[in-house]
Amino acid sequence: MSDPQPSNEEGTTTTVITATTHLTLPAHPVPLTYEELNPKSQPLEFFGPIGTFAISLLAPLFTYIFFYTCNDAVGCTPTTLNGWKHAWNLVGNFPSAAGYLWEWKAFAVYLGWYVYCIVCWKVLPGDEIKGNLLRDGTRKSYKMNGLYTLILTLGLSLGILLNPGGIELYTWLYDHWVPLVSSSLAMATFQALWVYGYSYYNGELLALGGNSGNFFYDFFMGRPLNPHPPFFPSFDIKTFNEVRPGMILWLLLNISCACEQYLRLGTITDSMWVVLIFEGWYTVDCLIQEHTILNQMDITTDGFGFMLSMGDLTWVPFTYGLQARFLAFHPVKMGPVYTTIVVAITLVGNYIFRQANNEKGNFRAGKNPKNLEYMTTERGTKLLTSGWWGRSRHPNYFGDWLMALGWCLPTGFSTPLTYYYIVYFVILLLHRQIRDDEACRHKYGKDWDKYCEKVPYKIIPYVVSHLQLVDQLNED
Ligand SMILES: NC(=O)C1=CN([C@@H]2O[C@H](COP(=O)(O)OP(=O)(O)OC[C@H]3O[C@@H](n4cnc5c(N)ncnc54)[C@H](OP(=O)(O)O)[C@@H]3O)[C@@H](O)[C@H]2O)C=CC1
Ligand SMILES: CC(C)=CCC[C@@H](C)[C@H]1CC=C2C3=C(CC[C@@]21C)[C@@]1(C)CC[C@H](O)C(C)(C)[C@@H]1CC3
Repeated sequence: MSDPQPSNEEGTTTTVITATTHLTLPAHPVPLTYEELNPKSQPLEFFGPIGTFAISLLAPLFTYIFFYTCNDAVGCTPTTLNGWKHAWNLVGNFPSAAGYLWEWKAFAVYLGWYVYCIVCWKVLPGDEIKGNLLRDGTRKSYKMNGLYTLILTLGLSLGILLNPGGIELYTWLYDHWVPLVSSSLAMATFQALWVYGYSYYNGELLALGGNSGNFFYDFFMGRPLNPHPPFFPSFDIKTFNEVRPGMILWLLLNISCACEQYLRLGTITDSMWVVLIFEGWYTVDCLIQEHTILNQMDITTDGFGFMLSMGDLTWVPFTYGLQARFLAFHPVKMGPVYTTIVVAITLVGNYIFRQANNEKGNFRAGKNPKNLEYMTTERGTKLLTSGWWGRSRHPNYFGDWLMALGWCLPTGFSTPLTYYYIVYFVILLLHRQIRDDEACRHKYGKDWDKYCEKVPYKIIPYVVSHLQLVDQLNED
């Protein structure tokens, strides 16, 4: 088969690009009332209000637990009772500013960082990209200049590091870990509360899954779909948070941890290099591909609430940074053989992740350079059935899992805590796969079942999932 997807709509200026259309509007749209456009939803995801309330408390709590049970004052002993007792004693009495629960200076620095990211968004050049067609028939426009923000930030960082005393200065982030966590959490909570409250007043489009009327549920899932600050409709809080202040901060925190290790050891270990380079590359890659987030469920479907504000601003930088922080005070020398194995796993993961995402990205942008096979659905959209998307229904998740493993392995085997990331990530993507499958079944109806028959493997190519086995046994 050839003839790929119809190409994207041309924009009105040379730099305007349009993301994939996910919604077909009727030829003669009937004006809908606000209530019809924003129907009430059932609070069913994440075990409803109780589940979302529990995650809202537990996720921030775990961010603190990861620090207090794993730091240079106690070691990394979350598996022993003594480790927990020691950790508990340190809450509020930590010997250095790294463990202070709150510090106004850290809050000011965090606020400065957030404002810096906004200024970069405003002043740096970037393509204007049209987002997907929304339920109300409009499209939002997004300025894509996250990569320039990253380049500028890394340039400034290099300037600091090359100056005398620069390395010591850069460890300020490592030395103020917990107050920075608290500051990001304050920002995330403020944003989630504010957008929730504001969505009742400004008549904006709501997320179909975040309008249940239950405060805890809607606060977590996100009531507004595309919130923006008053008077600044072009500043989309959700896409801005998704890849900038949190993702870039994660890379800066990793650099800070490497500086700390260098000051302690006089060198940077192979394990730290591997973590720094591969996790850093994930951020760079994500910002190179920034426009692709416009087609992801977080942007197209999910509202902006505590899940995303906390996930983007707190969870991503401070828990994804655990491996590098651990290596700063607990250096691991991997040696050439182990390094080769870890690098190989990560590179294979990265290859699958990128190939899969490129194949779909190109296809959705109207290109099919590999001439991959596809099926046409009644809805008009086409689905790839060969290449990576013919091997499993989420090959990109499989690649991401391999990379996640490659990020944890450099921390050695002295503590299970640094492997939290792979455990969390397996759960996150399994759950995401279920949500996406449901959304696709809803979107494509019988065509999705046909696709599932052609491509029965959910994430890992050629590996039948446990659930599929149960289904088969039941059928037998
Ligand atoms: N590091 C982290 O914390 C996280 C990383 N990720 C990564 O982000 C990336 C994006 O993930 P995510 O947004 O969940 O989803 P995907 O990129 O997997 O996109 C899913 C969508 O792709 C389309 N699609 C599905 N099958 C096909 C097919 N055969 N051919 C063409 N299109 C198809 C469907 O949308 P449609 O048909 O409408 O286009 C579907 O809804 C992944 O690589 C993931 O690993 C995700 C979450 C967290
Ligand atoms: C514990 C808890 C409540 C977690 C909330 C989940 C969030 C951490 C994740 C939900 C979706 C995410 C995405 C990314 C980071 C994690 C969260 C926010 C992402 C920005 C990572 C980088 C990728 O390239 C991505 C842009 C595709 C991705 C988007 C989804």
